[in-house]
Amino acid sequence: MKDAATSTSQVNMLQQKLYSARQAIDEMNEAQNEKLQLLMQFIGQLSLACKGQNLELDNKLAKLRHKLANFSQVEDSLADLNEADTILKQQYGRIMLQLEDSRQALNNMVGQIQRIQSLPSKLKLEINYFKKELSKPLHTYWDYIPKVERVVNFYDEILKEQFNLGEQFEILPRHRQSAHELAQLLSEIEFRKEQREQIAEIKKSLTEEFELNTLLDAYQVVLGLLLDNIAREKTASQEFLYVLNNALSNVQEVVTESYSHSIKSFQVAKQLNRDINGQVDNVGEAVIEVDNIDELKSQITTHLASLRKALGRKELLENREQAQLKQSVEALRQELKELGKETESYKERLFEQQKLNLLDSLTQLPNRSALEERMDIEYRNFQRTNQPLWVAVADIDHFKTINDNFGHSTGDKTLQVIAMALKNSLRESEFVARYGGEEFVLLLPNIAESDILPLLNRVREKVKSIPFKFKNQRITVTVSIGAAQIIENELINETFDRADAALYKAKNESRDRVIVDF
Ligand SMILES: Nc1nc2c(ncn2[C@@H]2O[C@H](COP(=O)(O)OP(=O)(O)OP(=O)(O)O)[C@@H](O)[C@H]2O)c(=O)[nH]1
Repeated sequence: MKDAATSTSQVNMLQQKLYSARQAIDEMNEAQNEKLQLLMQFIGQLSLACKGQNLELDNKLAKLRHKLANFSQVEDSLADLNEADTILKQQYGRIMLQLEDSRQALNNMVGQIQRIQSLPSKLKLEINYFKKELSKPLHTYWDYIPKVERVVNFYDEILKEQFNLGEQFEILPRHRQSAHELAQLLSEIEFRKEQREQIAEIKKSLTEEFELNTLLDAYQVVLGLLLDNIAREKTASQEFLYVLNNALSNVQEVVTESYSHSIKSFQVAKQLNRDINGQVDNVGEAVIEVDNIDELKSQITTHLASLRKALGRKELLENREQAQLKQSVEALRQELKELGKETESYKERLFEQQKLNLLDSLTQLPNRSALEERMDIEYRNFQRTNQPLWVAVADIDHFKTINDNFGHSTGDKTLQVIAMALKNSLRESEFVARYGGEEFVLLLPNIAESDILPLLNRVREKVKSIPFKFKNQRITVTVSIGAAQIIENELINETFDRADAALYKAKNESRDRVIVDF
């Protein structure tokens, strides 16, 4: 009796221990699952953040996510995680190289801007400061884009500045007054017969709308004609010399006016103004001090000759300035045009890249990103029309042995041939993508429940009938397929998971078969 009581208590104790051990195992499993879930979430977010940057990385992460769902512990995924880590590091290195190239290109552009001579000093300072900043390495594209914007702004400011410079040669009320006075003077002076037609033309040009150049030219021509007259001793009167003195003051005023605005040739213009002022003063003094008319004539002739020379130099300078202005505006336009062209080709490359980003480079089938886009479209269609929509996942059986026995490149060719066979066995409205590795996903809209199994079996048979011959050996390659139809209130990813689970069953049962999750 006592023995029986002892045994019962021992059994109770053992039961207690067993219960505690089970609880501990459950807790451990739960903790393990939480870790896996966390890792899956993390890989999911990482795939989204990196999507489209590197095809190999996209595929690796997709595969990893898929595999994690089937792993029972985190440790199983370590090898794949290491591979993804290596690709991520390589991608980082590539981005850094690209950024360094872009930084150098910006640096060159800034160097070109700095060579433009007429930069206002404020802009020069800003550009110097910017160039210093640009000497530091860039870490992300977000560092790069504002810098490009800044360079474009510099070009913009320079263009504005150049146009403003052009506007400084505007006709002011003062110039109109001078033109009026000169026209008046011309009426008072008696010119030689053969000069009169030219004088009439000048007078006419001074009463119409004119440019500053017209006024300066008029002064120059009139001075030339007068000088000629003095040389011929025809109109050498005291009165005439006073008039001439007035005319020269006007020239002085206009020349000073037009040059005080020019930033580029400020120094040269100052010197020129000094020359011209000096000449005018000399003529004034000559008129007042010299009594002997012959000596006066000869002095005026000399002074006017040097004045003419100064005016000639002024004209040369002006032409050179305008040519330089035109040249730098032209250079800037060219730069902007190049920038425009560059942007256009960048857009094209981006477009091509986007297209490439949606294609798997090995099989030329749509890749995982394209699949996600198409899944969204088909899902929306389904919500709108409620027409049947099937998701099927096909996986090549024992593909690893093909790689192991015949080499990786044979494996690649096999993938290409099977990809083509899958594509060719579908209709236009149906879709197949390479999901990653040796796995393909099919989206099949508008297929009745009774038709899906025969359809997928035809696909399976089609692959099986491909006459592969490796190293003179006839090989049959098969696929296993799992499929599911989207049901009401289900997300398409959930349908995908059911199809994937059906594939898992097909693999476990015998491979080379189709299982539909009805
Ligand atoms: N040649 C080649 N092999 C690849 C590519 N992507 C993945 N693989 C290989 O595909 C093989 C997949 O192996 P597993 O996932 O073990 O599957 P399996 O050998 O097909 O076996 P089951 O699916 O279980 O029938 C691995 O050996 C990968 O290296 C690829 O682009 N080219």
